[in-house]
Amino acid sequence: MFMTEPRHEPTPTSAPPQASAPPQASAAPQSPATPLAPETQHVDQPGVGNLLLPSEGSAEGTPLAALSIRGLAKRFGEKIAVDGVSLEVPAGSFYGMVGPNGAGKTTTLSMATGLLRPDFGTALVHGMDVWKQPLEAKKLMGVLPDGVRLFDRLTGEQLVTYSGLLRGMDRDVVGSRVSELLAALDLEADAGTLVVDYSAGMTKKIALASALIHAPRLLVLDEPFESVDPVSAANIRGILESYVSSGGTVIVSSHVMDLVQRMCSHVAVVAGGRVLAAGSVDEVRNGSTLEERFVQLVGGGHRTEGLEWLRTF
Ligand SMILES: Nc1ncnc2c1ncn2[C@@H]1O[C@H](COP(=O)(O)OP(=O)(O)OP(=O)(O)O)[C@@H](O)[C@H]1O
Repeated sequence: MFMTEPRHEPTPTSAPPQASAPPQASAAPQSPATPLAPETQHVDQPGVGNLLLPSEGSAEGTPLAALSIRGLAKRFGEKIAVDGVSLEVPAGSFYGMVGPNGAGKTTTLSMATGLLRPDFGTALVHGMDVWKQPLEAKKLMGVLPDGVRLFDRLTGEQLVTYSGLLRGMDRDVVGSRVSELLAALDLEADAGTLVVDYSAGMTKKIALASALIHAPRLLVLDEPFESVDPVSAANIRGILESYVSSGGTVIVSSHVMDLVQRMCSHVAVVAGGRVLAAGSVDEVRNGSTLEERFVQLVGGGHRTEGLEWLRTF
C-alpha cells in the first residue's frame, strides 16, 4: 500500500560490498571497508535453535522461523549500509531490532520485506522467498515501512479499505475490519480526513491499520511508536501483544530500549550494518538492562567535552 520504495535508491546492485565475493552469512562478517564491530556476541535460544547463525538451518530456512534472513547486504555508492545480516525470527516471537542511528535497521527490514532489492542474501517468510516468490511471501506479511509515502490523497478510511481490497478481500469483511481498526487506533473521528492532513502520529497509525487489515502471519514494523502519543502507543502494544499471543509474529525496530525490554521476547542489536548480538531479551541483556547492554555493545557513551559555547550563561 505504498507508492514508492523507501528513501533508498531503487536498486543499485552493480557494485557488491566486496570486490567479487558476497559477504559470508555469519554473526560478524568481515569487510575491509567497514570497521570491525566493537564486540560480537552470539546467543543460542533453547528450543528454537541457533538464532543467529544460518548454517544450521535448511536451505528453506529454519522450520520454526517466521522470517529467515541470510547474509543480506546492501551498499549505496561507497557506503555499506548492511554488511551480511543473518537472523532467524522464531514464529510466535515479538522480536525487537535495535541499533544506533544509521545502523542499517531500515535498510535490512526494507530488503527483508521486498521494498529494496538486496545486493546479496535472501529473506524467507515462513519459507517463501521474498524476492523469488514475492506474491506468496507478501500475502503472509503486513509491513509498516519508515519514510515511505502513502496514497495520502485518500481519507484514512479509504486508505485502509483500499489496502484490504487490493489484497483481494471481501468488501463486507474489509468494511467491518476497517471500522474496528479505526476504533482501536482512535482514528474514528478522523476517518474522513485526507491522510495528507494527518499528523505524523496519525499517519503512523493509519499505515499500521493498512498493514493489519489482512491479518498477516508476520508483521514487520519500522519504528511503529515514533510520534505516537502514549495512549495510542499503549493501544498499539495491546493489539500487538494479543496478535502475538494468538500465534502471530511481530518484528519492530525501535530506539526505546525500555519498551523493547518490556514488550519483546527476542532482540537483535545491530550496528554498522552487522548483528552484534541476537537471542532472547534476557539472554542478550545478560543481567543488565537492555540499555546498558546496548551501550556496552555499541560503544560510544556520553561525550561531554566540547560545546563550551553552549555553557556560557
Ligand atoms: N538511499 C540511500 N542512499 C545513500 N545512503 C543511504 C541510503 N539509505 C540509507 N543510507 C545509509 O545507510 C545507512 C543505514 O541507514 P538506515 O536507514 O538503514 O539506518 P537505521 O538503522 O534505520 O537508522 P535510524 O535509526 O536513524 O532510522 C546510513 O548510513 C544511511 O545514511
